[in-house]
Amino acid sequence: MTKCGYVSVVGRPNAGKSSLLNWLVGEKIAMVSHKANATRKRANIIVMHNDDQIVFVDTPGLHETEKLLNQFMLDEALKAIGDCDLILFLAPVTDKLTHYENFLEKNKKNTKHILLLTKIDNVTNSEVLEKMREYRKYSDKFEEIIPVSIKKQTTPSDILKEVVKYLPEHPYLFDPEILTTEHLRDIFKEFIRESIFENISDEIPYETDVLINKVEEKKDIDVVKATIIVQKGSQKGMIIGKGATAIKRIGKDARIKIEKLTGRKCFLELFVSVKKGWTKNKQGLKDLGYDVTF
Ligand SMILES: Nc1nc2c(ncn2[C@@H]2O[C@H](COP(=O)(O)OP(=O)(O)OP(=O)(O)O)[C@@H](O)[C@H]2O)c(=O)[nH]1
Repeated sequence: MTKCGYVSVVGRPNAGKSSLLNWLVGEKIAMVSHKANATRKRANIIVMHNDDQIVFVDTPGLHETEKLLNQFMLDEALKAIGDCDLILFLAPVTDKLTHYENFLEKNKKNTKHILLLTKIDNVTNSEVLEKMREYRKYSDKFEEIIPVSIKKQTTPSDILKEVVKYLPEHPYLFDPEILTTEHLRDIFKEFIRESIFENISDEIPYETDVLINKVEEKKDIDVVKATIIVQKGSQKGMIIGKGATAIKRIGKDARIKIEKLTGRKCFLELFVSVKKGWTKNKQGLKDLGYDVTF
């Protein structure tokens, strides 16, 4: 009998969740960004390990803040914790134990979890060992503690083989040929958001979102039209840039990512639109496709 189950990847913003998922999948699907809160919506990412199937649920960083959007993120993360078979809790090796302790408090259903000490390439081996010693006082809480680096020392199968140990025997939940259940549109949207994060500094990227207006598959090219939504007129100017240089760069970077994924040529047309206060407004979130249930 095969093993198959849901695994949530949780941790504070910037803990390395998206990077880990990309590394485990071996293809660029989840979004990676250098800035916090880049991962907003839940995405299922399916990874086969030998004959077993792991369905990873990408969750936003576990943290509290006042903005409605951030409240939404937290709810999503907690929802994911509720329904899964296993949690991978990512704790950057240089972090204090407080994030993990908060997580233990929130994990009311006591879902089994593996503690991954991430980014161990940033510190010495003895620092890793010291941190593992600190976590030992919670050894009755976690199934395992595994030091990990996506840059060196560990390989994806080191992690995957531990993960499947804790999954139930179950037929596949997804056709193994499909890499992600997210629609292509959602992936395009994430690519554009990622390019905004990569090209625009300051706080602006946090206050923007992307709406895919149209995806048209023509004979030898995909035509994608999308709108970047900002909160203020001044932000619109920043996104467009002097002589439209910024928006051109964003468009080019996103187009390259899309073409790499689909293996087809893409014509990407970007628009910018101002929508005041969308992060604070439930209808605004719904209009952008967030499934707001609270
Ligand atoms: N040195 C090192 N850096 C890493 C490692 N894993 C991730 N990073 C870096 O950590 C930063 C944050 O990684 P992300 O994967 O975006 O983090 P995240 O937890 O998904 O962040 P949010 O989406 O904001 O919740 C990026 O700059 C990564 O390159 C690692 O193993 N070693």
